[in-house]
Amino acid sequence: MAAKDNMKMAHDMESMDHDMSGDTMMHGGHMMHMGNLKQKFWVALILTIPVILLTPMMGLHLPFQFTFPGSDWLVLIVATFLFIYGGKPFLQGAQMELTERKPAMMMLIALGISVAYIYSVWAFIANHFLSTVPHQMDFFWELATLITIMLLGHWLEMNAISSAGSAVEKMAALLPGQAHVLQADGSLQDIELAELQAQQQVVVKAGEKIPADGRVVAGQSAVNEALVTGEAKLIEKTPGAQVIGGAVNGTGTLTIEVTGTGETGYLSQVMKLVQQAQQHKSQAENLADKVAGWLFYAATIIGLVTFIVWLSLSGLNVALERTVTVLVIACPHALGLAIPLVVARSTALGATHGLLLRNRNALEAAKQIDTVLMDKTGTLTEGNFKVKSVVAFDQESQDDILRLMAALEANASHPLAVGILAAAKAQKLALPTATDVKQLSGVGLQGRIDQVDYAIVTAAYLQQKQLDFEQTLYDELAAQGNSISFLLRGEQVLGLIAQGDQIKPNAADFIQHLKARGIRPVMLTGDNQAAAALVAQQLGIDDFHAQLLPEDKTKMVAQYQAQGQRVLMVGDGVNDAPSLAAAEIGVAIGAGTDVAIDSADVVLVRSDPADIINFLNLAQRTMRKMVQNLWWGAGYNIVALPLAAGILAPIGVLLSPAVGAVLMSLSTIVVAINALTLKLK
Ligand SMILES: Nc1ncnc2c1ncn2[C@@H]1O[C@H](COP(=O)(O)OP(=O)(O)OP(=O)(O)O)[C@@H](O)[C@H]1O
Ligand SMILES: [Cu+]
Ligand SMILES: [Mg+2]
Repeated sequence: MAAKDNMKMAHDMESMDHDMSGDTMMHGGHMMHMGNLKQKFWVALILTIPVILLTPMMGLHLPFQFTFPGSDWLVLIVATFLFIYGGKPFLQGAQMELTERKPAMMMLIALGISVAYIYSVWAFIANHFLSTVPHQMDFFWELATLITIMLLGHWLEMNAISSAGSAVEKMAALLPGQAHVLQADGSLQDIELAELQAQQQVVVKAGEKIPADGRVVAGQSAVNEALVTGEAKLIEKTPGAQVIGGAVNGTGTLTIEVTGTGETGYLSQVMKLVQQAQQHKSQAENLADKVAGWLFYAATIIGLVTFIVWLSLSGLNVALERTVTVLVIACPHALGLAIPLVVARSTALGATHGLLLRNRNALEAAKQIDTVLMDKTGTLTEGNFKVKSVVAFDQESQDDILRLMAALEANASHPLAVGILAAAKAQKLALPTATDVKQLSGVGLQGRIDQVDYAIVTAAYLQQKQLDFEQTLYDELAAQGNSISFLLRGEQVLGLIAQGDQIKPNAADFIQHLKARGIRPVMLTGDNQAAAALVAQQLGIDDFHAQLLPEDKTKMVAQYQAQGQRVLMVGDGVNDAPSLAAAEIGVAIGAGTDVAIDSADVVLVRSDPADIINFLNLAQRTMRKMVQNLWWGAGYNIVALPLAAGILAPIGVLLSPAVGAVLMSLSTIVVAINALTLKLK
C-alpha cells in the first residue's frame, strides 16, 4: 500500500513539475521516493538537538553535554524515530536499486545508516541487559547528524535540479494569460489562452505579449523576439509578417490572425524539444551511471577492508566508525547530478540563444567534428533569388518564357521558383494553369500547359540528355554567379532564366571561424559549377562540389566519413534531409523545410549559419563542465575514500561520519554551482 501511494505521488509530482521529471528519471527513480525532504530535514534537525546534547560523540563527553536518569532511553526512542522517519527516503531508494539490480548511491547511504543504527541498538541492549559483555559505545550521535546532513544534501540537490530546469518554466511564462479576440462587430473580447483557436483574429496592444503564433493582418509595430529566438534587435512587423507567440510587442497595435496555438505553437514546440532533450539519456550520462555502479563496488570493498584492518588494529568501535564514514563519503549522489544538471542548463541556454538541441549526443559529438558540409542556397546565401535575365531562343517572347515557367512553378516552394513567380507578378503576367506537375528532384520540374509537355531543367540535365543550348551565353551568365533554369518543350530548349542570390552577411565570417578552429568547410550544391565557384571563392571555401543530385549529397557525407572525417552537415531542403541524418551531426536551418528539421540534431532558429559557431562553443563549454563535474562528483573519492578509511590516522587526520556527509554534500553543491555557471560567451 505505502509503496503504491508513493508511486502515485511520484507521478503527480512528475506531471506537476514537468521540468524536473527529466532529472528524476535520470536519477534512476531515486527522487521519486524522496517525499518531502524539506520537512523531513527540519524535523530531523530539531530531533538531532537532544541527541547531540544527551549522548557522547565517539565516547567523548563535550562540555555542553549532560545526562539524566533515563536519558539514554530517550535517545534510543528519538534515534529510532529519526532512523525510520528521516532514513525512509534512503531505505526505499535502496530497495528500489536492489529490485532494479543496480546498486548505487541509495544503497551506500542505506548501508551506512543501517550499520550505525543496528550496531547502536545492540550496544544499548548490551550495556543495559547483558552484564557479561564489556561496555559498548553507541553511534546515535553519528546516526542523527548523518541523517540530518543527508536530508539537507538531497533537499539542496532537488532545488538545484529545479532551478537548472526552470528555463523551460521561464519560457512558459512568456505567454500571456489572456488574448483580446476581435469580434465580428469590431469589439474585443478577452478569452483564456487555452480557448484561443487558429484563424481567430486577436489584437495585441502596445507592450503586450503576443499570445500565439500568427500573421499580421493590420497595424505596424516593432516586436522583440529576444526571449524566443535570442535575437536582440527589434523586428519591424507589417501586415503579412509572421509573429511568434511569446514575443513582446513594441509601441504599435497589431491585429494578428492566429496560425498556431497551444501544442502547435512555436514556443510549446521549443519547450517540448527542451524537455525531450532533457529526458533523452546521453552517452555521458550512461557513463555517469556506470561510474556510480563502480563506485558502489569500490566503496563496498574498501569499506570491508577498512573494517577488517581497523578491527584488528583498534577494535569494533573504531572499525565501525571508519566503515560508516567510507560508505557515506563514497555516496555518489553528486555524480548522479553531474551530467543531467549540465545538460539541462545547456539545452535551456541553447534554446534561449536560437539553438534547439534535438539530440543531446550532438553536444558530445561536436568536439570531434573536422569537416562541415553545407548546402549553398538558404544556408550560405539568402535563397532570395532575383531574376537577372530572361532569354528566349526561339520565336517566343521573353514574357512568354517567364509566363510559362511561372505557370509551372506556381505551386513550387524552391527558392528558384519563388524568384520566378515574383518576377512574373512584377510584370503583371496572367498565368495559364499547368497540370500534371511533377518534381524532378535535383533537376527541376515538369508539367503540361494547354496539352503540351514542358519542363524546367538544369544545364547538367541538358548535357546529360545531349540537348543543345547556347553554351557561351550560359557560361557568361553562370560566371556572374547566376543560377540558370532552362525551359524545355518536349526536347526543344525554348529559353532560360538566370537568377542571382545574395550571400548572407555573416557567412564569410562563419567560414573564417571554422577555419580558425581547424575545421574544413565544404560546400555541396545542386547549382551549377560556375555559380558555386563564385560563392566559394567569395567566402574563402576551397572545397566545393556542384551539380549534385540529392543522393549525391548523402554519398558525399559517406565519402568524407570513409576518409575518417567526422562530418557536420548543414542544410535546409528536403533534399538535404538524408544527409543530415547520415552526418555525425545534422544541423537544419530554422527557416528550412519540416523534413530537414525532423532529420536534424540541431535547429538554428535564426537561420544564421554563424550560430553553428555558437553551437560549437556551447558544446565545448558543456563538455568541459561535464568532465569537471565528473571529477567533482566521483573523482574526489580518490582522495576522500582513503582519508575516510583512515589512511592518515597515523598523523592524526580522521574524518567522522558527519564530516564525511558534509564533504559529500559539498561535492553536490560544487557540481550544481559549476553546472549553473555554464555560459555561452
Ligand atoms: N522548382 C525548381 N525550379 C527550378 N529549378 C529547380 C527546381 N527544383 C530544383 N531545381 C534545380 O535543381 C537544382 C538542384 O536543386 P536542389 O534543391 O537539389 O539544390 P541544392 O542541392 O539544395 O543546392 P542549393 O540549395 O545549394 O542550391 C537547382 O540548382 C535547380 O537548378
Ligand atoms: Cu549522497
Ligand atoms: Mg538547398
